[in-house]
Amino acid sequence: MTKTPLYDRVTLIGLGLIGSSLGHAMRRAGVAGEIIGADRDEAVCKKAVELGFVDRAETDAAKAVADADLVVLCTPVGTFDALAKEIAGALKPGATLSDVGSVKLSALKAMAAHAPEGVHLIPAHPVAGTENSGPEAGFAELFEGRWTILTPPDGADAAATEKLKSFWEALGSKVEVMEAEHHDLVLAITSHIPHLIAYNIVGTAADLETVTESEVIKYSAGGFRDFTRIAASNPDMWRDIFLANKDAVLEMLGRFSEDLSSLQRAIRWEDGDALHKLFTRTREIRRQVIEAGQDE
Ligand SMILES: NC(=O)C1=CN([C@@H]2O[C@H](COP(=O)(O)OP(=O)(O)OC[C@H]3O[C@@H](n4cnc5c(N)ncnc54)[C@H](O)[C@@H]3O)[C@@H](O)[C@H]2O)C=CC1
Ligand SMILES: O=C(O)C(=O)Cc1ccc(O)cc1
Repeated sequence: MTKTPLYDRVTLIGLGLIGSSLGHAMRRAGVAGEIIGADRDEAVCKKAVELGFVDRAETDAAKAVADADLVVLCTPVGTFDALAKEIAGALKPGATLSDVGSVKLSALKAMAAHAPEGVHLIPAHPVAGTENSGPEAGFAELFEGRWTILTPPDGADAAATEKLKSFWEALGSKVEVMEAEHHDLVLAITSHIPHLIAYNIVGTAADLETVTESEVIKYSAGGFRDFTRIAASNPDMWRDIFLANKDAVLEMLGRFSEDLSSLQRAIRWEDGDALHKLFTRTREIRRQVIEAGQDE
C-alpha cells in the first residue's frame, strides 16, 4: 500500500551528511512526495542525484524552493542568514521553513529576519551525527532512536509544529520541544564544549609531537584515540557553531574552567578522596547514558 506523504514537496538545501541522511530517511519512510535538493557545489548536486536521495538538484537555492511545502536548511549555521535572504521571495505561502543547525537562537533570528509572513518558521536540531561530511556520508538510520529538538518561536502555528513533529517521528526520531535559548545552553555543555575539549587536546598533542616525535600517534590506543574522532569533525561547521553560540559556550566554559582548577588542586594536594568521589559520579553518568540508549 502506498503511504500518503506528509509533505508533497520537500526541498533540502545543503546535501552533505545531514541533508543526505534526511533524503535517505525520507525516502524510506515515504514522508515526501518529491525531494528537491540544492547545494552550492555542482559536484555534490550530481552525486546526490546519482545516489538517489533527491529527485533532482540544483545550485540555485531560490529556484529549488519553488512550490515546496517544507524547506530544510542543512548547511553550516553561518550560512543561514544569507540563504534565508536568498530564498525568502521564492517561498510558497503556507510553507514551513526549518533547519537542522546545531545552534537554534541564531537560526531562528536568521530565518525570522527574511521569511515573509505566512511562512511557518520551525527550527529543528536532530541530535545525531558523525565526524564525517559530504553526500556519501549519509545513511537512512542516522536519526533512529535519537532526539530531535524543535524550537518554534512564541505564537508559532500549532498545526505546522505538530506536522513537523510527525515528520521527524516518521524518520525514527524522538521529538522534544523547547525554547531556542534553553537549547543553546544545554547543547553548549553536552555537545559544543566536548568538541572544544577534543580540538584542544588533539591540538596540544600535535604541538608536542615535535618533542615526542611519533609517540602521540603510536600510543593513541588510549583515551586520545576517542578524542581524535571528535576532533576530525567538519571545521566549517564547528567554526560556525562556536561563533553562533558564543554567549552560552563562554558561560559554560567559565564553569568548566573552575571545575578543572579544582581537579588541578586535588592532584597537587594529593586529595585522592576528591578524585575518587568525582570519578565515581561520572561512572554513574556513563551507566545512565548507556541505559538511555545514547551510547552508540
Ligand atoms: N555533522 C553532524 O554530526 C551534525 C550536523 N548538524 C548541523 O547540520 C548542518 C549541516 O552539517 P553537515 O551535513 O554535517 O555538513 P556537510 O559539510 O556534510 O554538508 C554541508 C553541505 O552544505 C553545502 N553548502 C555550504 N554552504 C552552502 C550555501 N551557502 N548554499 C548551498 N549549499 C551550501 C556544502 O557544499 C555541503 O555539501 C550544520 O548546520 C550542522 O550544525 C546537526 C546535527 C549533527
Ligand atoms: O559525532 C559525534 O559524536 C557528534 O557529536 C555528532 C553531532 C555533531 C553536532 C550535532 O549538533 C549533533 C551531533
